[in-house]
Amino acid sequence: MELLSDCPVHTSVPDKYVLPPEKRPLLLNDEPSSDVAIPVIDLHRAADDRQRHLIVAEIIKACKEFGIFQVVNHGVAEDVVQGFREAAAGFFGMPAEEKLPYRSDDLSKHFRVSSSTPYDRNGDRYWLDYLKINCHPVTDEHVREWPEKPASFRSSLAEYSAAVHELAQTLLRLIAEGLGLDGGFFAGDLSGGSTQMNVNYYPPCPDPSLTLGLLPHCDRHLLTVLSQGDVAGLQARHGGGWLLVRPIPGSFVVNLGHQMEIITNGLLASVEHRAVTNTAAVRLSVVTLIMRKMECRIGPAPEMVNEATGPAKFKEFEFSEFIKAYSAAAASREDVLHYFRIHR
Ligand SMILES: O=C(O)CCC(=O)C(=O)O
Ligand SMILES: [Fe+2]
Repeated sequence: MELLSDCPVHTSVPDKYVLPPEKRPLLLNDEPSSDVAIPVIDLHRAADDRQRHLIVAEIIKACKEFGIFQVVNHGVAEDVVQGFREAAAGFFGMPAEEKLPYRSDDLSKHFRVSSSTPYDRNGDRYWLDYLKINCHPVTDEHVREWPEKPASFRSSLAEYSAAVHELAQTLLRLIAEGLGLDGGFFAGDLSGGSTQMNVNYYPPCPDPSLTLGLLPHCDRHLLTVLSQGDVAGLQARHGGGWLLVRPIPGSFVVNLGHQMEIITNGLLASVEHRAVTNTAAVRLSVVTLIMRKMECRIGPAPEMVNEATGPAKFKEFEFSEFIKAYSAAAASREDVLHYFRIHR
C-alpha cells in the first residue's frame, strides 16, 4: 500500500479515499453549541497536598462527563515532546525508499509504517499514514527494530516514552484516588503491558468534506495520552455531536479506553473519537496507549461493583479475546461492548 507521505502534494482526493456519503464528516453542522468545551486541567496543583483533592475531583468530573480532557503543566518537558515530534515528522519526510524497509502490516513488529486503517468494515481508506511502535518498557529487541534515521529518532523516542509513561502513571493514580480506590490500583498488571504508540501523519487534504483522517472509534486500551501539536483535527463524541479538541500548545489530551469502562463497571466510559483533515497543514498526533498485560483476565473490579454502578455490567474475559472482538467489530463502540456486556 503506498504511503500518502510519499507524494509531495495532493491536488485532488483520489477516488479510493472518497468515503460513501453517510461516512463523510459534516464539518460545519456537527458541532454542538459552542459553550460546551472539553475540560483543561492544570496538573501543577496536584503536587500540593492541600489542592490535590480539587484536581482529583476535576479529573473524575471530566472523565464522567466527557471521557476526555486536556492537561497542562503536566511535568513532561517541552523539549522532550518537541524532540520526538520532530524526529517522527522527519521520518515521514524521508524519501520513499528510506521508509520502504519498514512498510508492513505485520502486527508482531516493534516498528512499522503503514497507511489508512485496518479497522474499517468495508475496507474504506482513510487519509493518514501511521507508525506503530512498541515503546515501553524499552528493550534491546524493541530498539533494534526502531529506525536509525532520523539520527535522533531512537534516543528521542526512548526519552518521550519514559516521560509520558510517568505522566500516565500519575494520571492513573489520580483517577484511582477519585474512585476511592488505592492509589496504586491501576499500577502493575492493569497498566503494565507492552505500551504501544501510534504516530499518525495526516497530510493536507484537498477536500476534507470527502474523507476522514481516522474513523470513529474508542481505544482498546486503558488510557490514551496524546500530543496533537497545534493543528486541530481530533473530535470527540459528545451530546450527539462531535466536539473539537482545541489544540493547546504543549498540552496532552487524555482519553479513556474500553478497559477503563469495563474495570469501572461503566462508571468511566470510553469516549468515541475521530480525526478530520484540513487543507492547510500537516497534522501529526503522537498517541501513547497504556495497556494491560495480555495474559490477565478482565472484568469489572469487585470494588467497582457497588451501589453507584449496580450489578456487574460486563463478563470476565481474557484480554486477547477482547483484541479479537475489537477487530471483528471494526472498532465500533457499541458492537465491541455488546459482545462483553451482561444482558439482563
Ligand atoms: O490523531 C488523533 O488526534 C487521533 C488518533 C487516535 O485516536 C488514535 O491513534 O487512536
Ligand atoms: Fe484513538
